Amino acid sequence: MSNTQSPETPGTGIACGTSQIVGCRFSLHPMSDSFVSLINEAFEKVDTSKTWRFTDDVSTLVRGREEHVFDVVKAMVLHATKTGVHVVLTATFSVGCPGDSDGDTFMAEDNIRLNEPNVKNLKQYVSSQFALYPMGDPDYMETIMDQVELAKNHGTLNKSVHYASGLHGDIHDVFNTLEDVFNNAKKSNSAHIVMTVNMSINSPSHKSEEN
Ligand SMILES: Cc1ncc(C[n+]2csc(CCO)c2C)c(N)n1
Repeated sequence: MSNTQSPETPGTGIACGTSQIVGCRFSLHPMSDSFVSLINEAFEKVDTSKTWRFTDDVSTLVRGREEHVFDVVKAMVLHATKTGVHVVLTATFSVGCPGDSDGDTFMAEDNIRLNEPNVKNLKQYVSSQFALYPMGDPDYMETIMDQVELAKNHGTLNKSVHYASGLHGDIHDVFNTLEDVFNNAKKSNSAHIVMTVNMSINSPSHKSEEN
């Protein structure tokens, strides 16, 4: 069943925002004394104009069409990591959050990604773990396992660990996988999908896997 028209989160009586606006709250943690300039310079290079954005001392929230949210987060990671600095990304993606209507006007943007042309040729090995939380779906385990199977088909699935599944490889392949599993999970009975991602880039632990 598609959830796009659902008037409430099933069984809760809580009204849902009807828009399919996607949000991502993320933090970049560069393991360098220059972390302030690395984060600020990444923001200068990334075009966030097709998203609603707010940055504070802990994290940044971007909201808008799914493709622009993923485009901004991937570009931020690539600009911060092309320096070779070890960077960790923590991110929570959400769609269908009840009452989530701030920034709805950004849903009228077209689907042309603003940052992809600037980052598509940048190569970067990443190792990550993601977890899906299909809220309010009694069959949530099935929904999760379907997405793990999808990740396997992308060729990016690494080992499964408690509470998460590992994805690794080229950053573009890993972000394509994350976007695909997030979109596919929306087709489940859950009206509100949450996905957490932890990503490690340029880690000294990766030396044997990057080539
Ligand atoms: C994506 C992202 N957004 C905000 C922060 C929080 N933060 C930590 S240092 C710094 C620059 C100086 O203000 C900022 C904004 C983060 N770590 N990553």
